[in-house]
Amino acid sequence: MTMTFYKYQGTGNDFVIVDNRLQSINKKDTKRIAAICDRRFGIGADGFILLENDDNVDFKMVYYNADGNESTMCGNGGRCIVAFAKFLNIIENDTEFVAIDGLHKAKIENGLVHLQMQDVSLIKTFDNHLFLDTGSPHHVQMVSGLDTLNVKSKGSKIRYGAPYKEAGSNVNFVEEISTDNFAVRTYERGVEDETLSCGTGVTAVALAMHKSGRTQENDIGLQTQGGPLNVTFNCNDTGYFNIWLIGPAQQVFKGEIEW
Ligand SMILES: N[C@H](CCC[C@H](N)C(=O)O)C(=O)O
Repeated sequence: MTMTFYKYQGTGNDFVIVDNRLQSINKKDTKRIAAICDRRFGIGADGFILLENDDNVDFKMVYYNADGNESTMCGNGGRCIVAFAKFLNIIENDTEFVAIDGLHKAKIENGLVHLQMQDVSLIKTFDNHLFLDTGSPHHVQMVSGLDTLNVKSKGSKIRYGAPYKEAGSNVNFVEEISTDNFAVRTYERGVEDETLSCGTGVTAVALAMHKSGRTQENDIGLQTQGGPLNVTFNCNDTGYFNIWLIGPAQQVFKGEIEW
């Protein structure tokens, strides 16, 4: 079967996206999904995303990591699927869709995609890191010398080590630029490498910086290898809410491949 796909990237986090409203894709074929994401033998991507119909909202997002396994929420992928839904004329500039972690509002404004993330009530603080789930699990750790850090080596040790082990966590290394601006490099679970940015990751970093008192701001700039992202939020004594991940999402090319 010939499958039409669209290659998208959001600040360098890249995805193969397929319109699966006719349910033509065999979602159990994880080997095939991994092969499509392979950077040498396939199209190459950090993740594989299906857009599907939903009875209650504009569409459903199904996300797979590059290892072929269905995974938890992808923030950059969420921004890209909103751009894809507009390209398909499923939506105008405002939408509500469903993903594995629930409902998400989104809007396209001034060429940027604004994606609302789930509320976060629990942020665990440890001696040298914080842990929180922003739709995907994230370990957040301050470092110095971020530019020269071996993210893959250091990140995989944390991702596979205790307490995360096989289930794992994504790992974000952070350096403060100013009180409302942070540089972030992320090791992504399921890609098992550094990605150029991670949407749920920079969201976790913004909230962790506020929780740990490194910022009092609620509109945070995150500088990633793939470009700038913004996270805005409100908070009260029950936690963080009205959380928005804001950044660009581009279609790079369209193609066909035998599925
Ligand atoms: N690798 C992540 C999912 C994708 C997250 C990332 N691509 C994002 O933009 O949030 C995990 O398995 O938890």
